[in-house]
Amino acid sequence: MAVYTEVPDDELAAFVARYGIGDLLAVKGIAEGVSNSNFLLHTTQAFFILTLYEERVDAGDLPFFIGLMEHLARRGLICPLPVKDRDGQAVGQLAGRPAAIVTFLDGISVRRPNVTHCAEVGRGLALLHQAGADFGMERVNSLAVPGWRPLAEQAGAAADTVSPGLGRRVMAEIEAHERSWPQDLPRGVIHADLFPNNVFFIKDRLSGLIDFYFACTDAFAYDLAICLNSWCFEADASFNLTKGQALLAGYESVRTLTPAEVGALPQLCRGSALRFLVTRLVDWLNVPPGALVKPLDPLEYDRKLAFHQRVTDARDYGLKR
Ligand SMILES: Nc1ncnc2c1ncn2[C@@H]1O[C@H](COP(=O)(O)OP(=O)(O)OP(=O)(O)O)[C@@H](O)[C@H]1O
Ligand SMILES: N[C@@H](CCO)C(=O)O
Repeated sequence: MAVYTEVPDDELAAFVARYGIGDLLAVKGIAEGVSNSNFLLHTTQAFFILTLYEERVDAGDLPFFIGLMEHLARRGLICPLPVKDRDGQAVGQLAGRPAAIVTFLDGISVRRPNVTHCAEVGRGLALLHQAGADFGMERVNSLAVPGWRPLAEQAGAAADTVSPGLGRRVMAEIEAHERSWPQDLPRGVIHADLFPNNVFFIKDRLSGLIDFYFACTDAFAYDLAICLNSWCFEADASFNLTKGQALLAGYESVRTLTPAEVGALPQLCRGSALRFLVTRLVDWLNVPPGALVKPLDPLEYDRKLAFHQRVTDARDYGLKR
């Protein structure tokens, strides 16, 4: 589920009335997602998404996220556009939480991406990197290398209840990256969570990107590594080279990787697998009692990490040079 906060009907009606988006006809809680509470609003004008930002999202970051979606939409990227209320504000308060209404995007996300989807998302990611180039704001990536050790420490000895030796494996990996993480790669706005559930398609063509709530300023190639992890592995944890080739070629059809980025790709893939391993591990070990949310499997990323540890060359991901 992802409806953590229930909204009383009268509060919702008063909130929606501030936005001049017509009268509310229907509202439905959205089950997908794990971070925020999302509702589908149907008004006399159109469909919209109402998001109540839960504890995970720092309210201080909302101007970055909202400003970024507005900027990317202005640059022609298809992403949710925040709606302004009658005072010109995109973020208000509802049921005690910061809340915003954004436009509804057509399309559906795919559970099992095919090669065409991978090519499309590679291209879409590069377009996002280009479109973000002149966005004036910056946000530090709180889940970059310095953020991994505190998460691993939070998991502590309990990591080994998930898989024997996991705590030691994670710590060794963190130490390796702390010593040698590549610096000075081309950077800018990255999505940082462009998993298949955050990309919409209509008939195999990418139709929109959502969920910008991990977006930050970091290396472009790190974002690409996140996509290789989340789009190009099969259910049995084998890497699908054809999908990797398609994703990388799709990316490079818009933006060519520099030699430094190509050289760093294996380590960036390892690091991004570790990032999702540690965040999933902490969530797995801390499911709030009675919560209806199903934690994501940390070991999926332990298996992906094991693959990356054997890789030495970006060609192993399908790069053709
Ligand atoms: N602008 C939009 N247009 C159409 N559907 C949307 C839109 N935004 C969100 N959704 C729907 O709501 C679901 C949850 O949204 P989202 O992924 O942003 O939630 P979240 O809790 O922040 O997710 P995550 O688990 O990835 O952190 C999506 O899977 C999608 O079905
Ligand atoms: N994409 C993340 C969830 C948070 O968006 C994961 O799969 O671990």
